[in-house]
Amino acid sequence: MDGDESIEFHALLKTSPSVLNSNSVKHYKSGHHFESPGRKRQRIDSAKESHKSNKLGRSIYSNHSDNMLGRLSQVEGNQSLRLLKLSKSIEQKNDEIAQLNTKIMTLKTQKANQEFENFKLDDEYLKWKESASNISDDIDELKHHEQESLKTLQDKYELMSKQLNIAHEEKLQVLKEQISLSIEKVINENVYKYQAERHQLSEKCEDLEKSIKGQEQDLNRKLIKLKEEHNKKLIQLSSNMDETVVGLQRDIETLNNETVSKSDEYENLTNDISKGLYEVNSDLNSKLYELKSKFHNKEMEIANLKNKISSMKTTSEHIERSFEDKSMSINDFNKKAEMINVQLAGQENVRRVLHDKLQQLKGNIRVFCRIRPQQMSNNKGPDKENLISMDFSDDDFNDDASQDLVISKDPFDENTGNGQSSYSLHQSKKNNMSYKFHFDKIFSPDSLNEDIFGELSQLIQSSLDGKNVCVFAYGQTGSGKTWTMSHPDTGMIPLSIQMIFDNIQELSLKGWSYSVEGQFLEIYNETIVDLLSPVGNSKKHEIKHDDINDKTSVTNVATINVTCKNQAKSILEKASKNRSTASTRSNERSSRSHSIFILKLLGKNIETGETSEGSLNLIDLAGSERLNSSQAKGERLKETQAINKSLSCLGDVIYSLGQQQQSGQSQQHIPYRNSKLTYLLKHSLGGNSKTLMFVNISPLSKNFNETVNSLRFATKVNCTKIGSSKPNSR
Ligand SMILES: Nc1ncnc2c1ncn2[C@@H]1O[C@H](COP(=O)(O)OP(=O)(O)OP(=O)(O)O)[C@@H](O)[C@H]1O
Repeated sequence: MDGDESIEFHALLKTSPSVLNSNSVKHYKSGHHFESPGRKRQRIDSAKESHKSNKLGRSIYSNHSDNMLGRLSQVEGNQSLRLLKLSKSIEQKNDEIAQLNTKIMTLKTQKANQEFENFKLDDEYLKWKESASNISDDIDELKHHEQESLKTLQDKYELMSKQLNIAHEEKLQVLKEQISLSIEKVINENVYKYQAERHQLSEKCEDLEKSIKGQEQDLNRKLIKLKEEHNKKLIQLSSNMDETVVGLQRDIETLNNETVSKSDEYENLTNDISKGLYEVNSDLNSKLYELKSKFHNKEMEIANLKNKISSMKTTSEHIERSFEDKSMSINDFNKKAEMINVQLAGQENVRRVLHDKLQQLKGNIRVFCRIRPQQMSNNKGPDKENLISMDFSDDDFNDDASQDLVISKDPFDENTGNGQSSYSLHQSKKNNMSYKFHFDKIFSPDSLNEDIFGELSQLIQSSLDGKNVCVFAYGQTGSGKTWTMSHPDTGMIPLSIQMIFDNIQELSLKGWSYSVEGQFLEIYNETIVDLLSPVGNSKKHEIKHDDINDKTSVTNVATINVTCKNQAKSILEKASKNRSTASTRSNERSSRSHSIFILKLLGKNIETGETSEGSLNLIDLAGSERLNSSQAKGERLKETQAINKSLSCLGDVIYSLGQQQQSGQSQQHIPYRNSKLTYLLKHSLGGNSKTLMFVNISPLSKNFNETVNSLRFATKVNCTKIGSSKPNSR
């Protein structure tokens, strides 16, 4: 910056911030003062004019004036050239930003697709795994069942065949014995009978032979007698003899016939015995046949079972093969999943870098203005108080994406004091005093906490990526700071915790695991109070800094391990209970102290071994209204001084950090030690940090001056830009 320009720039700074209309603020931010060519021309013309008029009266200085003019036109030429160069480089930067945005969109889409693919793969992998485990269970069960049934069948078969063999042998033996006994018996009986009959018959035959012999002898004697009687009766006798012989022959025949019939009887008896034997035999044979057919059936059953077992074996082999195929494809899936996890980890790093670049483009310090709605009293509708006229629109963005807020008020309104301010810019037609400010975003009274969190959420992501993030709520008492930060359901604290746990779950798919530690502190009268320790804990709390690792700790402070998103409510309740029991003026106490909710986010990636340490500090500042110290006494005076000091120190620290960044002198002194608040936040503000300040303002005319003061403070912060932040990762 040339000497002349520097003088002009400081002159501009000395004028009030309200004079810093959008153009002037932009000049301030970029660290250079650019004058439009038209305005420059005008200035040179007026210089020339004054030069001319002087020339008339003071011709003695004419040569000197010519030199001046020459130098002026040279400066003008240089300035135009530099302007041209700068506008070109701005265009280039804009193009680069547009390209980066397109890349970000493409990467986001790729990331979403990749995440969807991962989800599908995971799902498939789980299904395969489940079916594989079901199949292996089935196989085990079938094998077990097969072995059991085989064993049972074999046992049964062996037992049955043994039993059958034994029974068969026994029956056969018994039958054989019975048959042989009965055969022997029958034979013996018949033989005995036959022998007896034969004996009788032979006795009869002998008797008959004897009688025949006797008769023959008688006959012979008779014959002799007859012969002796001779021939007289020979013919008669011979005929008688013939008759007797015939009769005798008949008797012999009869005897022979009897012998034949007895023989027949014997034969019949033998036949009967053989018949009985045959029947017993056939009976035994049919039983044997029956047993054989049963045995055959059992053999068939065993063959069927063997078939079943072999088909089961084939099925189990088939299942084993398909199981092997499936485990191979599961291995493939696992390998793919591993590759995808590695890719995801890479993409996550790219996303982190791009997210950080985007946040840097948006500015590492952002200031949002939130206008509180007009309060309702007893549900009767809005208070009928005078309202500040506030003029802004959602789509009224400046070149740097900021929004302008113009507030105005009738200067004769008795509540506003004299309505004068160094920010005064416009004198409106209605004779109203107007003040113009610009912020990164302005939230209307209709905005919900959820809308506001939409903007904050990007910084929550940064804290998970390893950045230090500070979110302040600044404003006068009753302007809506606590509503914004600590509303039990929709405040920034509960919504941040919810988002952190949602994101932790998503990041776990990319190998990241996190532990979340919470602390809740209060700074009252420059003294630290632990809002999560039981009441009555009188231990002193000291702030300790580890400047090598950029870490801060506070002694004797309770640290809660936050494990789920529902914990926010209980933490807030505990803090608010401790806060109210710590003071009899509980409502006032919350307005007169700063509350600081600190979350430390420690992440580790099991796939890549990376670690990250980020912190999120959500700070509800004490009411910023200016109390006249001379009017306050005692405790109230002490409180007022402490608040004024710490808030102005906060502004100074942020301002000095901005100056340090602009000058590039890292050794520049930053007055962290001037207040407990800034000393506590030493490592959470500055280069390695992202800061968001909500300036909460009241819409009521009676608060006009406080509103202007708050907006001035916020403007001072907004004019500070802290440079690139590197994540706390190793
Ligand atoms: N956006 C909003 N919507 C509805 N009511 C709100 C909103 N903001 C603030 N209020 C109401 O306004 C009142 C003051 O708000 P709040 O307590 O948050 O202010 P504060 O700035 O935190 O005050 P203090 O400095 O005393 O803590 C409360 O009754 C709150 O319910």
